[in-house]
Amino acid sequence: MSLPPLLLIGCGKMGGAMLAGWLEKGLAPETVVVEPHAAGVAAFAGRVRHVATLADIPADFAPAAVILATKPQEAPNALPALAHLVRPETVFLSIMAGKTIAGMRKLLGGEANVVRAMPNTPAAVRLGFTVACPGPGVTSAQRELCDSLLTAIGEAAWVEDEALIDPVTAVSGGGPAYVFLLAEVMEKAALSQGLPADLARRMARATVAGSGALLAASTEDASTLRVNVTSPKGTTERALAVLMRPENWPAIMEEAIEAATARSRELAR
Ligand SMILES: NC(=O)C1=CN([C@@H]2O[C@H](COP(=O)(O)OP(=O)(O)OC[C@H]3O[C@@H](n4cnc5c(N)ncnc54)[C@H](OP(=O)(O)O)[C@@H]3O)[C@@H](O)[C@H]2O)C=CC1
Ligand SMILES: O=C(O)[C@@H]1CCC=N1
Repeated sequence: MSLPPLLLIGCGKMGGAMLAGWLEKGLAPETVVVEPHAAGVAAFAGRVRHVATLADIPADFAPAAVILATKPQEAPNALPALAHLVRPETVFLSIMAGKTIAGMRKLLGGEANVVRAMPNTPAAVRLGFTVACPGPGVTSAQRELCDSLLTAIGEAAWVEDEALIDPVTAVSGGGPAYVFLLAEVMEKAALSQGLPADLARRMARATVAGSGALLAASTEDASTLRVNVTSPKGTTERALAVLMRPENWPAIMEEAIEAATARSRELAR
């Protein structure tokens, strides 16, 4: 597969992870990356064109897709500066949390074809999960192009109801952070039980990574994999009796996801 020239706005943690995946698939070298920090694009030197500001985008550049990967708070500054790129042949693929298709079309100044998507950082190892929603006017070819871009960094799913992107943001967008937090707190608990620091760190990392790999490789439900660890009257049963108390993990995860969904809705403004 080879990908057409793109315009990537923002090459930070998420933009950089996506760009690495696209380059692996064979990205047109005419691709332009707008990123104020040279360090963010250093790894891609010579493989894409780098400019520091939106004003430096070559005037005659007509990318097939513009990827909006700045922070949501930057949208009111950045999008109006991209209005000259709005044309039926160009699709705008946004990964900005909270920013709605209608809001982005307004900032872009009209009839922009916008896809709103929410990836996650496992994209850095091509194991991302993205959910995307097409806006008005997006053609099937543009949807296919966006799908190629998103499947280059992992799995992709599409929804027609844009409102679903807010809970998606809370679950799979931010989800890797919750899993990394699990590794952090397991490491801390291991230290509390007297395990040496280097062993505690290795155990926590390997246990989270190994469990993720097993989940990915297995056709079993997560609950079955959990039960497989839980010997009757054994040690795991004791731990899960604490974690699975309704007011513990089940309630805490509900509350956390609800808070993140609400924040995604707030960011629309
Ligand atoms: N990180 C994640 O896990 C995920 C993030 N997202 C979304 O992706 C977007 C980017 O997040 P993330 O990569 O974490 O953020 P980063 O801050 O790492 O990356 C954004 C980059 O864009 C730069 N930038 C700021 N203004 C402009 C501009 N006008 N033109 C071009 N570049 C600009 C930023 O510079 P400076 O720092 O100086 O502002 C920064 O280097 C956000 O909207 C976020 O909601 C979506 C899914 C997951
Ligand atoms: O925290 C955030 O707002 C972004 C969106 C999902 C992951 N990171």
